[in-house]
Amino acid sequence: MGATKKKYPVDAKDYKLHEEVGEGVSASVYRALCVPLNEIVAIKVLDLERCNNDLDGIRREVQTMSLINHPNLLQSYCSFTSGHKLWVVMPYMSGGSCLHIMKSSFPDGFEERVIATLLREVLKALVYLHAHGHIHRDVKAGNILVDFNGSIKLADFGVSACMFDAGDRQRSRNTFVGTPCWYNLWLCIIFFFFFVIIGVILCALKYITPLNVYLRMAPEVMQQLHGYDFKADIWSFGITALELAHGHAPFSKYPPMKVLLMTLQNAPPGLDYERDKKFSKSFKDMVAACLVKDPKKRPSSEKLMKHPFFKHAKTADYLERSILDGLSPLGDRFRMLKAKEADLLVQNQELYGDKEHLSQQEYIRGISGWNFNLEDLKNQAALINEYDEISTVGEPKTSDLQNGFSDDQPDPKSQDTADEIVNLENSFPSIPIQPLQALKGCFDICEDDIETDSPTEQHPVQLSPKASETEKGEIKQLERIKSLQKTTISGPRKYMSGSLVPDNVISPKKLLSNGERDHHRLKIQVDRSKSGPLQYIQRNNMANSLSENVSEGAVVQQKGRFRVTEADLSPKAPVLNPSPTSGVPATSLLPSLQSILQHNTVQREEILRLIKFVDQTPGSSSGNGLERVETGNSDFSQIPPTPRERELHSQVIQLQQSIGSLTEQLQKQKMKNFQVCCHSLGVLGGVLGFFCFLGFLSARSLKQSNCLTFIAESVLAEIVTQETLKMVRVTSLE
Ligand SMILES: Nc1ncnc2c1ncn2[C@@H]1O[C@H](COP(=O)(O)OP(=O)(O)OP(=O)(O)O)[C@@H](O)[C@H]1O
Repeated sequence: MGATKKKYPVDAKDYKLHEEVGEGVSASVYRALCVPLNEIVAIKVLDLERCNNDLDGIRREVQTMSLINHPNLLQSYCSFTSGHKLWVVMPYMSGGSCLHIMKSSFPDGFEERVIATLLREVLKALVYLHAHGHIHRDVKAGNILVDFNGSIKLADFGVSACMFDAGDRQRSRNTFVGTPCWYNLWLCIIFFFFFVIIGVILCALKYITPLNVYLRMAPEVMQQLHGYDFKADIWSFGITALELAHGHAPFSKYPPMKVLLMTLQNAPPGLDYERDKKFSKSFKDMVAACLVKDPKKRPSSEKLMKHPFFKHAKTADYLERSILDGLSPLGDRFRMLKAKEADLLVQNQELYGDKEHLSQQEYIRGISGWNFNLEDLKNQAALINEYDEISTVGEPKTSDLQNGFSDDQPDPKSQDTADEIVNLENSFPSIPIQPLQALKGCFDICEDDIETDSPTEQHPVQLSPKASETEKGEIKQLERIKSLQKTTISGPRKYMSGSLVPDNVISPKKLLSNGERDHHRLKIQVDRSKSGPLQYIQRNNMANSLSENVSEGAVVQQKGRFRVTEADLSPKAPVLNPSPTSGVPATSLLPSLQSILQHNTVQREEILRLIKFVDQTPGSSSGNGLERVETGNSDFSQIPPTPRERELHSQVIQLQQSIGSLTEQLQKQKMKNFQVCCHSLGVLGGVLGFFCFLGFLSARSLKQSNCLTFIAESVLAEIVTQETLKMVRVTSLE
């Protein structure tokens, strides 16, 4: 009492913040020294920017908090703002919260007598609050603070709701601050009579049906709201009892929305007769009495106080001895717990992602979500589906479990892709690449070449009757490779980047003349300075030009924009020097060369399409190395456009047309605006002129009237003068 009469300064400069001793959703609590009073206090620093409520609302709540006067309620000494932070100065409770004590020393909860002692003190606070028309709405172990001497205070009164409550809960909460029941009653009576009068009038007018609905609903809804909110604290009280008994709130490992659903659907949680054998029957009964879903059936705080369970309660000394003994300073404990929680969070996030993080946060927040505000629950339940989808990521669905699947499984599409990758990986070792490796000495064979599929079925390798058994075997092997690759490798990949051509590779280019060789070398050097795809385009193109050079023949087929020559289809080898430069017989190279030539055909088509595309891109006309490729290959102007190109072209034309018409419209509109402007200016000018004329007239008339007055006055003066003279003359004659 004496402490509350002290004048606590309301300036941040008068307080020296020490270590952090607690953390809430949007507030941090510090141990601090009140310098002028030389007293240790606790300061709760609220970030108002993270708060839904307005500053006045919070201030009002904090003021209410400062007016409360009960030994079991944490009073605030004073509060003030510092920047965008609100500082609430309170007594320092060196034992910290029950949640902190449990986490550091009693992870499995307290023993029954401790719980009874703690809960009795909390219930005393609730009785006081309810009797004064207040509800706490945040009863939880984290808000039961213990002082050095074992005295208990219920904290976070009033302010907590603003930190994570919004909408209906906040509104309904505000309704009950002060003496809400009386306001509600009067409002109810006024509305009742208002509707009765309207009803009577409408009854007379035979409009009775719709109004009856409203007349029945309104009092019922009000009654329910009123009955509900007071009992919410009793529910939370029951949950806190379970929290203190087990070390954690029921369902604390689930995400908040799941808890809400479980609360609505499942039977209320309670002390298990089997698992919680160590607890007395009276404790179990007390918890069961609090955790009744129907708020009307829950006892009031006053009635609950008479429950036999609280007969087990002991004194503050008992608490000091049993739970505070050997505890390290609050700041150290808090730091350790925070570090532990952060570790746990990281671990959980690694394991389960954000879902567990949410659960953890909810657990840190405690059981403030435990209430039965129907509107609140309805609103939250409306979000459940959406939330559930997010929150159950990583958790197997029941149905999925039944089917042997979990949520983690990707959809069939991605599964296919995954299978493809697995198949691909598995297929690699099984591909005998020796034949192609054997070709490395003669050709630029990169990994992509190996991976590329070729139209084997369309152009089967024709074997000369003279081919030896080894050759046949090699060809068969090669075909096997191709068929394997076809089943495992998807299309686009094969057109991506390729490897660089090593200088020392003996390639067909080496079989060309010196001049040509130099030219090709130059090309290769240019190629190396470019990125993968382009390089590959050029490289393949080079190969194609080579094949064209060496196997130019009559066009037998026009495939889109590119021709298939006899040489492409011919089983004959390109003009090759059969000299054993590579040490491999030329006949064995033949089928391989054939297949390379064929897959180049497919690639060439793709390359030409890409070149065309690049060519159409603005700013890519010259100097990019593609010109050479283009000119070296074919005349693109003669290539008929693809349907897509035609479609794009027509779209461009349409767009150009619409731009033209829009420009025209804009011009017209501008013209119109100009005309309207002129018109309105004209009208305005006319009106102004008219008024000027009027003014002029009035001024003139004024002037005229002035003149007339002047004249009249002069005439009058003249007359008066004349008359006076006459009179003077008459008088002098007499
Ligand atoms: N006066 C105090 N003395 C010592 N510790 C305190 C005091 N007030 C609060 N704490 C500690 O700080 C923690 C957070 O405080 P508080 O509950 O008021 O913040 P909050 O933002 O409202 O948190 P929440 O909304 O999660 O309840 C408490 O759990 C408690 O451990």
